Amino acid sequence: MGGAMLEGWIQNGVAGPAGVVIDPGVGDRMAGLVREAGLLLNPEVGKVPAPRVIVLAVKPQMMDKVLADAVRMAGPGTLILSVAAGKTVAGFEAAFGASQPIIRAMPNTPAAIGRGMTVCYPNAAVSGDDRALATMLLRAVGEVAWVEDEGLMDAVTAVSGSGPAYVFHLVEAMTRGGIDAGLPEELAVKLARATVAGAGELMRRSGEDAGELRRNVTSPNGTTAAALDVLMGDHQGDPDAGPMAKLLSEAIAAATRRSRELAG
Ligand SMILES: NC(=O)C1=CN([C@@H]2O[C@H](COP(=O)(O)OP(=O)(O)OC[C@H]3O[C@@H](n4cnc5c(N)ncnc54)[C@H](OP(=O)(O)O)[C@@H]3O)[C@@H](O)[C@H]2O)C=CC1
Ligand SMILES: O=C(O)[C@@H]1CCC=N1
Repeated sequence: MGGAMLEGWIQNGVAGPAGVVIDPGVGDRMAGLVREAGLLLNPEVGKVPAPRVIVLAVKPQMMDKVLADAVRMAGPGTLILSVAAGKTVAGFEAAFGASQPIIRAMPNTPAAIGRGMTVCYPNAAVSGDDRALATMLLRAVGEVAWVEDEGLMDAVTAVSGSGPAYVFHLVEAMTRGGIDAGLPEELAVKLARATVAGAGELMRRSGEDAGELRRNVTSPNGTTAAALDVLMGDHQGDPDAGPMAKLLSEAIAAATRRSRELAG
């Protein structure tokens, strides 16, 4: 995820020569992008002057290992911006102290192309300037929303953080369905990808309600209605109640529970 955001920042010129990237296992492609943008890659932690912001983007299970270095690197005014699923502000305050400005954020991978969705929760030490800085960084890679209740972050993670995976799985499932209905695999993949991408773009550009867009496709007693009878059961008038909605609700509940567990 850190790589996706960094790519977005490099493309937008937000990450400049004052930036430092720490990733001991950095791949060749990312190392090339980082060097091209003039950022410093893997310097000795003790030699880095206290930065204005530290973005923590390691796996939740790795967080405790990197926190000692981050604490050493941070100055009193350094904003800590974590994107780790589950990791709570209280956990970061235990490491940095409660006077450190800390934002728990949840982005998603479309940030790599400037189309991310990030939700932020600030601790009490976050100033207006810190908020503006975080908003600037995250707006450079997509949309930003703020919540004042940290309890919402687990469900946020389950909907928009993990959400791109559900959409990619929809492509996989539609591909399988196309193959089962007799399409050659290559054509099934092409149709599923183009349909999901095109439908998403139509929804974004039109700004119309998803239900209205669905109804626009559904001719009375036609092919879409036959498919929606399977996905929505008898609930075409109640999109919350059909089999697909129930399955996704269960999936999102599972992801929400896992986010809570990852707090550690
Ligand atoms: N993937 C997603 O869609 C999203 C992920 N997140 C959060 O982002 C975080 C990263 O997840 P994800 O991107 O999936 O995982 P990745 O494993 O892809 O990214 C973690 C990165 O941290 C690097 N790393 C490992 N050890 C260190 C270290 N000691 N110092 C610095 N960097 C290190 C890893 O390198 P190496 O690969 O060599 O180990 C890797 O590049 C998680 O906390 C996750 O919850 C949040 C929103 C969405
Ligand atoms: O799967 C995960 O745990 C991370 C958080 C949200 C998306 N990926």
